Amino acid sequence: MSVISVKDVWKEYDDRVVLEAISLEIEPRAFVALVGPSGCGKTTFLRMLLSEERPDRGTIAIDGAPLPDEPDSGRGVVFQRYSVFPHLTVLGNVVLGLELKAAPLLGRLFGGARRAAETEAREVLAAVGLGGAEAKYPSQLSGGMQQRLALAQALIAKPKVLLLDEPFGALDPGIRAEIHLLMQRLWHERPLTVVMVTHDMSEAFTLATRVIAFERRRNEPSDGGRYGATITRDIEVWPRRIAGQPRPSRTSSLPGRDDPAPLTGANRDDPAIEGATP
Ligand SMILES: Nc1ncnc2c1ncn2[C@@H]1O[C@H](COP(=O)(O)OP(=O)(O)OP(=O)(O)O)[C@@H](O)[C@H]1O
Repeated sequence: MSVISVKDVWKEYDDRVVLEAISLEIEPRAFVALVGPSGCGKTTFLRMLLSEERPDRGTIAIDGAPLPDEPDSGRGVVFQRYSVFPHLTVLGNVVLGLELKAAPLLGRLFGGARRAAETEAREVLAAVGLGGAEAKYPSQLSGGMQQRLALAQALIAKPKVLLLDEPFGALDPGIRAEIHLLMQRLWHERPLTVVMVTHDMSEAFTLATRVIAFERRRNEPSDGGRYGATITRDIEVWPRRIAGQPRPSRTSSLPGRDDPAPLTGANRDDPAIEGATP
């Protein structure tokens, strides 16, 4: 059964169709990259998966059940910036996630429960490469370290689905490559299904099992916002990546460098994704 099942979803803002007829099944442990031109509705789609927005039409289900009305711990999220709390230490930022889950009203844990939360938080911080930085404040961290902290914040709640909105978009290329390796490891080691929005085709094909392109089929000023973006390509990355089975690292799996990606579903009749071939 799909973890995420999207059926004929439409979204409008101010009588302008942003997304139309989006249907998508995401299998357990997939790593899906969403790509497409700026403003085509990728973040809006991700926010619907998070329950921060609702579709105007259509349905979204998680594990066969309708999406909860509010964001919950089953779905973690990392944005490009500003998701960490500047007044809390690194450890405090991660423990807070457990505190809010266990004590939503007070947002505080005490005694043994607090110590257990700190132990768990230290483990997650070590897993994202922030062991030793627990007492620092976010302003003392580099951009890459802040995004590692944002990942730790999301992972501490043990989400089944991890939603990433351009999480590495603001990082320098070297730091980005390092965090890509971390992201691959986290995906292999933890029971995560990942949906990541990115502008970067190379990032999409480096990390994902499947690359999905959103695009408006028509985009004329005279259309008056009657046409939204929809899924125009759905590419299974080849050679296939399987969660839990890392293969020897390679620099990239861009089509053209490896065997061509087999076409599936929506893209069967479409030409290859523009810009995907180096
Ligand atoms: N809350 C909102 N109210 C009104 N319009 C919105 C709202 N959120 C998004 N939009 C509009 O919906 C369209 C899609 O925005 P969205 O941020 O989802 O696109 P995107 O593909 O993620 O863009 P980018 O790649 O530039 O981040 C844009 O025209 C945006 O202005």
